[in-house]
Amino acid sequence: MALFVGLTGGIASGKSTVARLLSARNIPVIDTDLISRELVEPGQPCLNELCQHFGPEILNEDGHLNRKTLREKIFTDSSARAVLETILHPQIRRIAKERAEQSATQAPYVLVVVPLLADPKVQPHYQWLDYVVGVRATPAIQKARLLERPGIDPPLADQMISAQSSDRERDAIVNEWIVNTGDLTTLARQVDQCHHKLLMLTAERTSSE
Ligand SMILES: CC(C)(COP(=O)(O)OP(=O)(O)OC[C@H]1O[C@@H](n2cnc3c(N)ncnc32)[C@H](O)[C@@H]1O)[C@@H](O)C(=O)NCCC(=O)NCCS
Ligand SMILES: Nc1ncnc2c1ncn2[C@@H]1O[C@H](COP(=O)(O)OP(=O)(O)OP(=O)(O)O)[C@@H](O)[C@H]1O
Repeated sequence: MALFVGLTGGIASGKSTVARLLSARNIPVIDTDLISRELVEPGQPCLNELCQHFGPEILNEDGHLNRKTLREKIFTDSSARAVLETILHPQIRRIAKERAEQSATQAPYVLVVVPLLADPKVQPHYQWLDYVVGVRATPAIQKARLLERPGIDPPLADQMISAQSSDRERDAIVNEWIVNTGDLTTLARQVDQCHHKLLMLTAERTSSE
């Protein structure tokens, strides 16, 4: 049986980059942020529910979610964030588990990207993960990366970083850290080391079964 490996870390720490590097090594990647995007496609029940709570101003004229408008609402108001999470998170975790189980027959391990895993409301739902890898940068690097994205100014970037758990809080659930404060070559080297360790853990698990 494949291992289920969680990948977590702060906003713009480098989770998607790590996931891409592992995907290139044929590791199946289930990304809860991508699932959340599927759930808010036009016509999806979650998008209707979000509209009922936040009003039609969260939609563009073509009926797609206006991510910038919703982003500003949820990162400046923790009660709005709680409403969003109540609507999306049960569906996200159901689909993530289903897809992880489907992929488990085809690979030594399955990577499940869960940005908010260290949140005490989120963690209990992911007890099925066998191992957790964290990616971390520094808040200054995260902020610089966020400011490169359209529609994010310095106060919003600070609010996005502080809306999440800190790396100190993540320490309690992370088995192994990837420190993404260098260049992409340094990151790729660490990801390779981590990949080999995960292959060894899978082999140990298989031989004890
Ligand atoms: C509010 C939304 C529409 C803003 O869209 P945007 O394009 O700016 O963000 P994107 O989806 O690319 O997410 C980027 C990052 O934001 C952070 N983030 C997302 N949701 C949250 C949240 N509820 N609380 C804190 N941080 C969050 C995560 O670090 C995530 O990796 C979007 O973030 C969203 O749908 N969030 C809810 C889904 C969610 O909770 N994802 C995390 C699953 S563990
Ligand atoms: N070591 C690095 N050197 C230079 N740029 C990097 C490095 N790591 C990541 N980046 C860049 O920083 C940005 C954020 O990285 P990435 O999208 O992987 O983070 P993330 O944690 O998935 O973000 P989010 O929380 O928003 O989903 C991207 O533009 C990525 O190309």
